[in-house]
Amino acid sequence: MARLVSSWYKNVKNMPEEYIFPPDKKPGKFITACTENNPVIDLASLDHDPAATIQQLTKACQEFGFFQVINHGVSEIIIDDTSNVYKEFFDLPSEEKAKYLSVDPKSHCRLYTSTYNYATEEKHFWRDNLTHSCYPLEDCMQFWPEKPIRYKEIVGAYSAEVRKLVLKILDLICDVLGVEKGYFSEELSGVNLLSVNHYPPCPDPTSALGMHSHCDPNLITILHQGTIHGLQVLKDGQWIWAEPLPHAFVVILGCQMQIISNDKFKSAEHRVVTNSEEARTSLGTFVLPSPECYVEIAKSATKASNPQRYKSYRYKDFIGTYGDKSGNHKEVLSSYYLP
Ligand SMILES: O=C(O)CCC(=O)C(=O)O
Ligand SMILES: [Fe+2]
Repeated sequence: MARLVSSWYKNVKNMPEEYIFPPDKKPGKFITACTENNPVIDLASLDHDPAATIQQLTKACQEFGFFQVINHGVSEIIIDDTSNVYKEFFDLPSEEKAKYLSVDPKSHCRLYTSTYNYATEEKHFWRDNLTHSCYPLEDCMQFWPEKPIRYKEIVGAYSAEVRKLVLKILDLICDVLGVEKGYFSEELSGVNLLSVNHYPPCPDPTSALGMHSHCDPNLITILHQGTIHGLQVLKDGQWIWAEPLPHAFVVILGCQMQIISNDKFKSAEHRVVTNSEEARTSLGTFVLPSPECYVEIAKSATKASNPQRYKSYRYKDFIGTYGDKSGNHKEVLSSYYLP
């Protein structure tokens, strides 16, 4: 099993060759990205100007494929406590973290470095990841790490609050899409995974990547990224920063949202760059359909001038295709296009 970057990075001064990406993939000077205004949705404004908020959200879903939310109702104390628990987790001695090492995507709690394909991939990503289910809590908490000792209490509280936010955001998207509220709240969002990425300081951020350019295969991702730059989104052919806003959540539309909306919305293509100063830890809640869930385009998203573009499928088949095509989202989406 490959060793976690968080366990050895302090002992290296120069970039190991296996982390140096070729010129066409490495961030190089684009490490600085562009500071284009990010769409920021103030959920408090829903009370006094819902129409304007829905309009902002519509533009964000159509043009950016992501947005940030503020005044979202998740307690800042719980967010800070959770971030601290994960800092402590990745600082635990290697022997403690070794208990959770696994590259089996079926394992209930898996800690790994780079990707599940570490053994066969040409280059590695400068990240460690811990993933486990976070909904329903009573079914999954037994599989969570035992250390730090506050883990279950804090991460449990965080997961419960984020699930409420997930449902709130999905219901707002229902308004944008013209479907009834609750459309996404059962099987289409039946699985929630907490996926925590930890990117230790990196000796050469221009050569390395925390994560390659990708679209999330799921429905939506609700990400807390803290205060350190790292996440970039491709907008009109340019990398822009998802600006770290204190205590905000970044909401990334996944491939399922693009398909269900019949391409009205776009799924944001994004990547993560590293920095040499500080470790960055992002808390991602991946919201995805249950494996057997049948995914189809919302009726409200089709009309005579814009007929149904994709075939319907079971989510588990989509994920199989995503894996077979190594996450190349353009190829994956086009394999579901109707002729
Ligand atoms: O760490 C981040 O900011 C984003 C991570 C991400 O894109 C992912 O886990 O799919
Ligand atoms: Fe992602």
